[in-house]
Amino acid sequence: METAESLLEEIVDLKKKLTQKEAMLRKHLNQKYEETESGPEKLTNIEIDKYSRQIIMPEIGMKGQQTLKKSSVLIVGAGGLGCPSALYLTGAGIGRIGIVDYDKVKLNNLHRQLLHPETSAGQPKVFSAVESLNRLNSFVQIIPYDMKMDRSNALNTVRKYDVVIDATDNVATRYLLNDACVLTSRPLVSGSALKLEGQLSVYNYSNGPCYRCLFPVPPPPETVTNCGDGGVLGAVPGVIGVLQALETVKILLGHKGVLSKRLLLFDGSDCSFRNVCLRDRIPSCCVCGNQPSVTALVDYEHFCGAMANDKHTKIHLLDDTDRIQAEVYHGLCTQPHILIDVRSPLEFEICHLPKSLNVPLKDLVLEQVIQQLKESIAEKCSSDNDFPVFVVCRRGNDSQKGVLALRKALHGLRVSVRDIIGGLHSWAKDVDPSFPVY
Ligand SMILES: Nc1ncnc2c1ncn2[C@@H]1O[C@H](COP(=O)(O)OP(=O)(O)OP(=O)(O)O)[C@@H](O)[C@H]1O
Repeated sequence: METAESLLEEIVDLKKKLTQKEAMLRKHLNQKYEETESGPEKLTNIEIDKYSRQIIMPEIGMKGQQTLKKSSVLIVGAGGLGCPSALYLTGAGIGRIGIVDYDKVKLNNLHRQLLHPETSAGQPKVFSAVESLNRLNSFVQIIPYDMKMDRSNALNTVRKYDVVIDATDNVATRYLLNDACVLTSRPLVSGSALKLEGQLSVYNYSNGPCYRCLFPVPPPPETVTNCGDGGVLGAVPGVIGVLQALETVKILLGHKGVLSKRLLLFDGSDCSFRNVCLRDRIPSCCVCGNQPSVTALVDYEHFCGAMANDKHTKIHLLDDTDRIQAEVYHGLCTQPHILIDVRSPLEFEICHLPKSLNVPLKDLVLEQVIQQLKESIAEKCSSDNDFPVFVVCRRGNDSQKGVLALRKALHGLRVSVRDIIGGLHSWAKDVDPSFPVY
């Protein structure tokens, strides 16, 4: 009888053989391609067959397909928007596609970042993307850039491509890519998606505005939300990412009707699309205007105050003495205390620590809530010592804000308010590995 181990070995062996066959097929295709190739944009018979359903469209034709083959696109971000963009641009036969990302594939990316299979979890996103895209179309050259796009590398990278797609999730990179595109005269196809809504526009194209013409000043950090905090339904960035690919193809082919000077708003809740007219390029714009003051890339994280908003960045509002490690809380949690979880009720429903009270951060200013808390403290407090109140959140940022709000609200009471460093993530890492992480 076959054991599970021998079956597994067989699967590994089959996989190896498949990979070898795939490599042989790829070589064969490329040989054919080289044999029939006589100019950089000349299409082989295989390519003609492959792209025939778009070649027969009058809007594309042989000439258009050859133009796509000669073209290059840089996709910054291999996440929710970058994956669908890359899929359709690779399918369309763009000659060269660069993909920039510095992150690794996480399990909670997989519901929407469909270039990455489960087996890629933990791998750099760009390599996982290249592997999937190579499988899709061996005629397209996919170039990975496993790096964070910043002021030191943006200009040199952007210069190598005809069009840039912003598929990232933070304001600092939006300004960086905008300025890099203006300084190198590249169109920027910019998208965003959150929850059930998405947006799309093309900047710096055909005398249209750049991102800075519309948003000269970055939004306050606390008003910006990303998918990790606000959530997103996978198909929504799918819609926007595919439209980014469509706009890119239209730009490369010089079509009319490119989404410049307009902003597309998509609302997945009622499946509505709205086009909003945007202002023209502003002659006084500091980067694309007639007398620009920004002539080189700057420090965008500083400019946007974005560090505090970056989901990977830990904020430091409290001294370490005002905070405790998850393990220390574990040792203390059998003693009388109150633990306040300041996340939203929806997040609280995903997971929470035993006996924690859910009071969302924004509610810590409500008189009724504070009154109830004071009553609970009075009920539980039986000694003269300061009564311990602990605050927890997902990663240990909001809990610090919670501590500050509570100290103000409970001023005059004998309480000691501290938070758990690293929040529930640290609890899962240091105390209970079976605790869910999201
Ligand atoms: N400056 C940058 N350089 C390179 N890649 C970037 C940069 N800024 C953001 N990205 C990448 O853009 C992608 C955006 O993807 P997405 O909006 O789906 O979010 P995510 O970070 O993958 O997931 P989540 O927000 O749910 O944790 C991410 O893979 C991120 O690493």
